[in-house]
Amino acid sequence: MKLTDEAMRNKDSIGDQHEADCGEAGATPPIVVGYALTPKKITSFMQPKLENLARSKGITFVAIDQNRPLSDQGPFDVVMHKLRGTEWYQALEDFRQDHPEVTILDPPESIEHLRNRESMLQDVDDMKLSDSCGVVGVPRQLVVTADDSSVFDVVTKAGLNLPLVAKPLVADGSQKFHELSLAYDQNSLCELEPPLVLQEFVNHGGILFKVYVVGEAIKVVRRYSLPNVTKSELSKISGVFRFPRVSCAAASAEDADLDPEVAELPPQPLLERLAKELRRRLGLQLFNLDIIREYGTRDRFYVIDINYFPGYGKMPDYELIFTDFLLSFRRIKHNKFPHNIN
Ligand SMILES: O=P(O)(O)O[C@@H]1[C@@H](OP(=O)(O)O)[C@H](OP(=O)(O)O)[C@H](O)[C@H](OP(=O)(O)O)[C@H]1OP(=O)(O)O
Ligand SMILES: Nc1ncnc2c1ncn2[C@@H]1O[C@H](COP(=O)(O)OP(=O)(O)O)[C@@H](O)[C@H]1O
Ligand SMILES: [Mg+2]
Ligand SMILES: [Mg+2]
Repeated sequence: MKLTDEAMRNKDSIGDQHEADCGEAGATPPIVVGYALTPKKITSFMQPKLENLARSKGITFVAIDQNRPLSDQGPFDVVMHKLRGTEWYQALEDFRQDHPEVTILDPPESIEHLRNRESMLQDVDDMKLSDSCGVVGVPRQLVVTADDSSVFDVVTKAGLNLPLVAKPLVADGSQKFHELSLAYDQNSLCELEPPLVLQEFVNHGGILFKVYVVGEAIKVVRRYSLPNVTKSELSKISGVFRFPRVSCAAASAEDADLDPEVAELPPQPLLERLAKELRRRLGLQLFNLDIIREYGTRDRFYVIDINYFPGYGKMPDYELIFTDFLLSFRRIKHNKFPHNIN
């Protein structure tokens, strides 16, 4: 590894700080995590409870300055990021080539895969996960582009059942990506602005499970979601209705008095298999899944959304889970001969 003079000076000062914090020179080598996040993400993620616990465990967080070469900063053991753009991705790629020993969470091309609501769910669909604990799939959906002359025809041909959730196809970093609509009849579909995904609405009793993945760890919380649409409502209502962000953090349903059949969490072994396989297929360590259970069933689940580096600050015990996760990179780094215990 090549270290510039500036990075060498940083390395010494981080080591000194860790010795001062831990009181034992060289007892546990510090681990330095560079982060490149939006101001909003820094506020929600870099909470004092995370920084304090991290410090006590020998983890130092360093804010990355996007305007300076990455190799002049750090040196880092891990780089965590949720920023987009050609320049940033190029800077990361150059850094990765110069410093293959640094873990980058996560590779840009894998993150980009989640920007598109079609490719986002492809791996879940391909997986065809089904075992004694349950079945996991994705709702039937199709992509409508500006080239499609008639949305009506496309939907009719595909035989999708109403109502349909209309979702903007590609994330552009704006709030528009989260402006979703519910379409009750086919004739109104022309009011929608492509490109978008039209996805069958699945009744799920108004509760959604947010499954946070941090490496091998998973954590599930309940959030409120859209209520069931009955057959009689469907026959009476027509039109396309925009709906607000129904399942945001403020919509926590953790303490609510819910129908136990709706509230029961998906089986842990099923979630573990799903998360493990998705980590492998997506090539990602940091994401969450929005999962719903089909109303009236015990074991039919649908993944409707996958988010890269979501709002972890709202995940219970996130500081413990994250520090353990980051420490696992230290173990890998310093345990060069894991099988040679003698
Ligand atoms: O705004 P936050 O902190 O609630 O986090 C958003 C997430 O909310 P959640 O953690 O699920 O409640 C949010 O999740 P949902 O899409 O609402 O399921 C996204 O992950 C969002 O990122 P992006 O705008 O899609 O890049 C996340 O936004 P960023 O903070 O990454 O911009
Ligand atoms: N296929 C679906 N069936 C039922 N409800 C859905 C479906 N898709 C989305 N929803 C509802 O819409 C909300 C937002 O959809 P989602 O795909 O998670 O978009 P976002 O990326 O904006 O969070 C979900 O939290 C859920 O309440
Ligand atoms: Mg979502
Ligand atoms: Mg999302």
